[in-house]
Amino acid sequence: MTMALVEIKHVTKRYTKHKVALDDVSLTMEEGRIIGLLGPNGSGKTTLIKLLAGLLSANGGTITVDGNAIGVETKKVVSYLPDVSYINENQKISQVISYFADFYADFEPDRAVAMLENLNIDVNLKYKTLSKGMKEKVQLVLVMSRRAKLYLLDEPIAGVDPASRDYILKTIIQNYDPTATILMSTHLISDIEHILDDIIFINDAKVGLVSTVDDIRETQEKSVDEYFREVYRC
Ligand SMILES: Nc1ncnc2c1ncn2[C@@H]1O[C@H](COP(=O)(O)OP(=O)(O)OP(=O)(O)O)[C@@H](O)[C@H]1O
Repeated sequence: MTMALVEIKHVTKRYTKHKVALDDVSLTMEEGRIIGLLGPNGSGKTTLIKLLAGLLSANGGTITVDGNAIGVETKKVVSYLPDVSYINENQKISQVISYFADFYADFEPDRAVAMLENLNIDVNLKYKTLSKGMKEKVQLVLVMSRRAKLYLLDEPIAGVDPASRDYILKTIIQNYDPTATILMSTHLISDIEHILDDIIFINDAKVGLVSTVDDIRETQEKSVDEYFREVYRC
């Protein structure tokens, strides 16, 4: 039986008096799902991810991950890829790996090294000498090398060249624990939809649609990408 890993109930997030980024959002995410978080620019995707990562607090409502309110316990089981880099540029990749191993009890350095090898990235390179796309790959590998229950990936492959996107996604999927859940925000729906189980669509701070990818394909007789281009023009 699948279990709810994430429960979001009536969450509102305001940045200012007049700027509501999430408006009375309620969602449930189950274990073992790969979920696409879709929506136009400014709809609230990053805000939702940051609330789950514990970087922002909600103005109202409740969020639990694995039965705990967001805090120290949830941070132990959540692995977060932000939309901006946070890595010390002067370190070699191998040093960044050691840093992660010291910092996170659930980080598996061997898994990171194997994935990077698979992606033809030499761990002896200095991080600052990598191209933008290579840096994205390294960050994604690091985040996915934790044994987390929930992975939060904010635009994970936006800078990766189209030919490598599928390869990196497959590398990640093959290496992660299938009982964990991945929530990833993306505008690259057509590149990612084949690995997704579910989609959550946010529009103008509200949940517009929650569905399995199969349901969209069956009921609409279209790909998720075609459906969203048509209905929401994003
Ligand atoms: N620090 C902030 N202060 C004020 N408003 C903010 C702040 N961060 C985000 N917002 C606003 O909140 C809304 C939601 O932003 P958010 O970054 O969550 O959107 P998004 O769906 O991730 O967008 P994108 O697809 O462009 O990354 C936007 O209107 C944005 O301008």
